[in-house]
Amino acid sequence: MSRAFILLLDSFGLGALPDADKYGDLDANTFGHIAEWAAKEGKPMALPNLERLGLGAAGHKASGEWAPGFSQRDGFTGAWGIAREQSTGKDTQSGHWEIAGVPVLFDWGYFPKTVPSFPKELTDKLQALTGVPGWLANCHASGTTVINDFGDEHVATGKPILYTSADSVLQIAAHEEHFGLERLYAVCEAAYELVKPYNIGRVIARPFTGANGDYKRTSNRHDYAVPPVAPTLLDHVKDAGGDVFALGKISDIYAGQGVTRRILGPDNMALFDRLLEVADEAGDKSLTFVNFVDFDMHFGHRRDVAGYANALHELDARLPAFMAKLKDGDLVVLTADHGCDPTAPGSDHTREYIPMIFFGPNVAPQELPVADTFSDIGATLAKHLGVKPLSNGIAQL
Ligand SMILES: O=P(O)(O)O[C@H]1O[C@H](CO)[C@@H](O)[C@H]1O
Ligand SMILES: [Mn+2]
Ligand SMILES: [Mn+2]
Repeated sequence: MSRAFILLLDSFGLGALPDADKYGDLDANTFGHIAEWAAKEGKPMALPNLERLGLGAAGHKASGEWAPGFSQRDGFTGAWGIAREQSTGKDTQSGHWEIAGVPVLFDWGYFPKTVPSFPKELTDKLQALTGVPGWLANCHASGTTVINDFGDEHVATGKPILYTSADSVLQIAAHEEHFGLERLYAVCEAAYELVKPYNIGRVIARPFTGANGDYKRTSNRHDYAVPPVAPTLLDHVKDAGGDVFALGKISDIYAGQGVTRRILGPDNMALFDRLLEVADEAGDKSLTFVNFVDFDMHFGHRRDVAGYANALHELDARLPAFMAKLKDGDLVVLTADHGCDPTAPGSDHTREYIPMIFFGPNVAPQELPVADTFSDIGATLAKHLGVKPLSNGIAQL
């Protein structure tokens, strides 16, 4: 019996990649800077389970620095390493697809950092198709800020809030009750068709509630993503008859391609609960892929260092419960999809190394060579499961 698990901590980078200067991210180090901040606050990070697997050593390998609070230098229990991104972007889709064997070697389209950010032709067409009275914002923005800046005007006029970021995205925010959730989804579906010529990765519906300048996003976010451009690890597992359990955002990121079970949860800890359930249920040749999005969505983009540190502590504390459920023949990898250093300027992702830490009952502890592509992760799991090898990446174990 062989099973595979991917635990992906969304945005948990370990330090700037050699080409990070091209992205304005020369000094980025999500993990290291959080640990430095915690030490300065007088409450050093303690992630004993992740540290034992080799997290501190992987951070050192990526950045040349030992993160404060991480004193273990040997005797690690995981096969630990780091991986470089081959894709040209630093977005979620590129990171996830590359892990699964499909690096994004073409350039996504991006909307410029101007006001308006979106081409008039596009917004005019979308307005005509959907009948909305016009648009608000139409710029680069942080999603939690933009709904408070424009929420009152949106409620008064019925104009949706349109914004983007350094990622290849078009995001539409609208009030769940005043504008209507289904209506927002319909506008996003129309937008998804219209952005195709612009090579945009995702349209995201961002519903919110609240009143009088005080608005909060709801969990009814919905992503309309371009499907992977070639078969991924998920497809190979499904084609071989294995189950592919997609927890959290995973199904959306691969546009449902190769997924046999889509399991959602409102936050990291709820997703961890689901992971424990799936660990009991998953059978031979299965892939269980979970994306812990709070790191990115609630803390990285929001530049909330304390929140990020706390979320890491919460996850670390629950790892033993997951490890207790592992069986002979299980292979787990702990990884990320890009960085989002909460101490960096702005609110965007950062171009960083990702952790590539394998563990499981049969994994021999060792230091792995730096992977030239995130695809080494998927290639290792494909070999472990005995499914069709990926067209990119080499097996590290
Ligand atoms: O600021 P919010 O709306 O959270 O947006 C973030 O979430 C988007 C998709 O993950 C990213 O492109 C980034 O802009
Ligand atoms: Mn991400
Ligand atoms: Mn993000």
